[in-house]
Amino acid sequence: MIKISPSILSADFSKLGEEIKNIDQAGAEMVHIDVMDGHFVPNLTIGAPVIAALRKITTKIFDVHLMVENPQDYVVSFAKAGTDIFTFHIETAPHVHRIIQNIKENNMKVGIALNPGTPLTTINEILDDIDMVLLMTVNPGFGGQKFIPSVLKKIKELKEMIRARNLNIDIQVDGGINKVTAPQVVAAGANILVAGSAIYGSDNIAKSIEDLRK
Ligand SMILES: O=C(CO)[C@H](O)[C@H](O)COP(=O)(O)O
Repeated sequence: MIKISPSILSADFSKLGEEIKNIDQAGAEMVHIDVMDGHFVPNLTIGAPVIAALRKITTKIFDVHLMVENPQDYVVSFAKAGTDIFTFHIETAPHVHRIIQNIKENNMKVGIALNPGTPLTTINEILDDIDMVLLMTVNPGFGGQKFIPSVLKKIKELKEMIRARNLNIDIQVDGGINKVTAPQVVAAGANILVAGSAIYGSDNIAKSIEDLRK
């Protein structure tokens, strides 16, 4: 089954609570929360206090994507704030196995994100220990960018790695996902679609979510 995780990066931040209720009622399975530190990516967004406030609004899965240096420093505070899936970038984590253990000890699911230029070999040794791989289909930092088609081959290769090892791991994609690119990433093997502009830029949020799911 395809799951939709709307990225609130494209929501109207002046009414964030309302924007989250909208995607909740429209049938999204998750809420994708982009955390940026101005170092790993050239943009700043939100942190644990905002996530804790939003946690009161919905029971949907909080799918939190940390585009930050030193992600290990945020495990405990993000768990307390109500994070369900803690996704960090492999490019930021020399002690990746230690962070994975720490995330699990704090009762969150583990996601690992890869930039478009980062090869799958970087996660070969820890694939058995994680719940989700996030393949970025744009360079992280901003919403509204153009989908990078060369990632389709990487999605297929990851799907094959997972199948060959008989693992149960979600493949999430993020960046430039819309009605045109969604069928391509799903055909390649992705099962969780993150979308910001395609959902929040639409006049009919429920329809845009269903269009992506189809
Ligand atoms: O992680 C992100 C950017 O780093 C965003 O989630 C992503 O770009 C979604 O926005 P859009 O669907 O508009 O491309």
